[in-house]
Amino acid sequence: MVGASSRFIVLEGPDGAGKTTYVKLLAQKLRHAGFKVITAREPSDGPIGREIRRRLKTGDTDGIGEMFLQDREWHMNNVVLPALRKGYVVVMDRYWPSSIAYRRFNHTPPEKVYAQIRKYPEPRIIVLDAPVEVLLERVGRRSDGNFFDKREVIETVRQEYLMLAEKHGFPVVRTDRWPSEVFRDIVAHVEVLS
Ligand SMILES: Nc1ncnc2c1ncn2[C@@H]1O[C@H](COP(=O)(O)OP(=O)(O)O)[C@@H](O)[C@H]1O
Ligand SMILES: Cc1cn([C@H]2C[C@H](O)[C@@H](COP(=O)(O)OP(=O)(O)O)O2)c(=O)[nH]c1=O
Repeated sequence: MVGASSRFIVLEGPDGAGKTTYVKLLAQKLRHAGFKVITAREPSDGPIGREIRRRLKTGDTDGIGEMFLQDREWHMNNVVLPALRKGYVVVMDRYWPSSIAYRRFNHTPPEKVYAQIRKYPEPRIIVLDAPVEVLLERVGRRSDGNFFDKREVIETVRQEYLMLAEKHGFPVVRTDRWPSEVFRDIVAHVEVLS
């Protein structure tokens, strides 16, 4: 990797962990603190990311592993790196740990994932976590679920995230608590706010 960037912040975790919720709150807090901020997500809102989202809805996942990598390339070069260069803080929903945690289901070769991210700055990655029953209850409330929103996937992926956190030293924040407590703990891991 080309060095760490404290202005590049990633929230990770299984579906239903709270990434979307806390990406928004964190971006708000950073803006109030005077930073220029963009929020971003993977799969991205670019052409490949939109196609991935469409396929995740229909369950047509053949060849999707390569598409996650192509989308990451597009998104980093067209959205994330230009924003970091202009001095923005980037708060992102998912990054390479998603490729690894879901690898049994998305068919993305881990060696390709690691080879690709070496080119990019290393973000602050925070893993959000909750018990499987809580995650299932939360995704079950959604009308816009996807192909991976099922017990077998969520159980496996949650364990993968906990192993990744252990291996790489990512902080893990439990989200089956009051949102204000969860948010305080997330903020404590964001260097630019300390
Ligand atoms: N601390 C919390 N307590 C209770 N519900 C929460 C908490 N954090 C998030 N939620 C709820 O859980 C659901 C899933 O959160 P979301 O941010 O969409 O997760 P993700 O983006 O990780 O799939 C949402 O309905 C959200 O309002
Ligand atoms: C970024 C990425 C996501 N995924 C999976 C994880 C999620 O289940 C899915 C993306 O959907 P998700 O983040 O849940 O999007 P939304 O909340 O908008 O529905 O793609 C991978 O398998 N590999 C990856 O590299």
